[in-house]
Amino acid sequence: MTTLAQYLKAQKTDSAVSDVITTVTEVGKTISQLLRKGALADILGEAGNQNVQGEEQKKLDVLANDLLLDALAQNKHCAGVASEELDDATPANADGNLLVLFDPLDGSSNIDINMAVGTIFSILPYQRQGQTSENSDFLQAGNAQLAAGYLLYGTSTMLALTVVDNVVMFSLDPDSNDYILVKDNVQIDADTSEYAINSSNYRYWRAPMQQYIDELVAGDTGVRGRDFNMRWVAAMVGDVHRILCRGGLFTYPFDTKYPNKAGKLRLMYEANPMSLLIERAGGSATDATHRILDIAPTDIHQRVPVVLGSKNEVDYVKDLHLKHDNK
Ligand SMILES: O=P(O)(O)OC[C@H]1O[C@](O)(COP(=O)(O)O)[C@@H](O)[C@@H]1O
Ligand SMILES: [Mg+2]
Ligand SMILES: [Mg+2]
Repeated sequence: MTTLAQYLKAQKTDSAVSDVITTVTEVGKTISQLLRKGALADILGEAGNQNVQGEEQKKLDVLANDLLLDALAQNKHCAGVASEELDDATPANADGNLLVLFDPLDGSSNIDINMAVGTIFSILPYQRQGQTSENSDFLQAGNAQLAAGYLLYGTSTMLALTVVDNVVMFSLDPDSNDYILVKDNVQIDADTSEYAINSSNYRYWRAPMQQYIDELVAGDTGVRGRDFNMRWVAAMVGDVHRILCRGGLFTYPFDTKYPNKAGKLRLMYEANPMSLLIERAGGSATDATHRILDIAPTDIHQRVPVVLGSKNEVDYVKDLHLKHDNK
């Protein structure tokens, strides 16, 4: 049996990175306990305010954000945090050498119905040690991430993590309250027959995405010559977890539903950490045509279309888009 602490030590993980991962995952234990209490704790329902992106905040969005913020502010290695729920990045300890980014509660619409939610995090290097961190310090491409992961609060609480070059999974043992390694070297098959998309947005998608989904729905009567299955957790963390477990394709594509948003998901808090996990597990992650980890961010709250998962399927979507765009 290997605990998270033993794993990080055995991997010779940089001590600062290891310390920050420990802080985030300890907060994850608290969030997990609150979720287990559910309606018996005062965590359900609306917080009564909106975040910087104009989204209604749930009580648990705010609570999870504050727990992470408070814990990381006390971590000497953390020079600053950026969160989906904060207008601007918050400076922490100027002498720290790491920046931490997170989606404190992913899948907010699942909170009140007792369905899976999660916490997604990303760790970047901090280049200006000794000075107060600012938003611009966080504007680094995803390929600069030193570590990334998520906590999935499902029927059990799990942690997926990448610190070196592979992806590992831990299960939170309710008896010992330790994260125990349950899957080493997670790998995603290149081919899949399962996809995840919110089809209610069909009319807002670009033509190549509509064509792609039409082909999957046609199944063995269409050009793909085989049937596909569809799943949608409504929490990216749940859909990505399924893909790490059994392959698949997940997309929240570009749509014109809200013309000022290029898709729904956030590059820094959702797309980048998930893309690092997916790539390190042998999958691919694109915005339909370009690798997500190569995108140079211009805004900490930037949104990006996401197509990720089994490599051959992600490439298939990319080809459809390139063919359409080069017509
Ligand atoms: O409600 P929709 O349109 O199906 O969107 C679901 C998607 O939105 C998200 O919930 C966005 O994340 P937040 O809950 O952190 O805002 C994703 O996790 C999920 O994939
Ligand atoms: Mg989210
Ligand atoms: Mg969120």
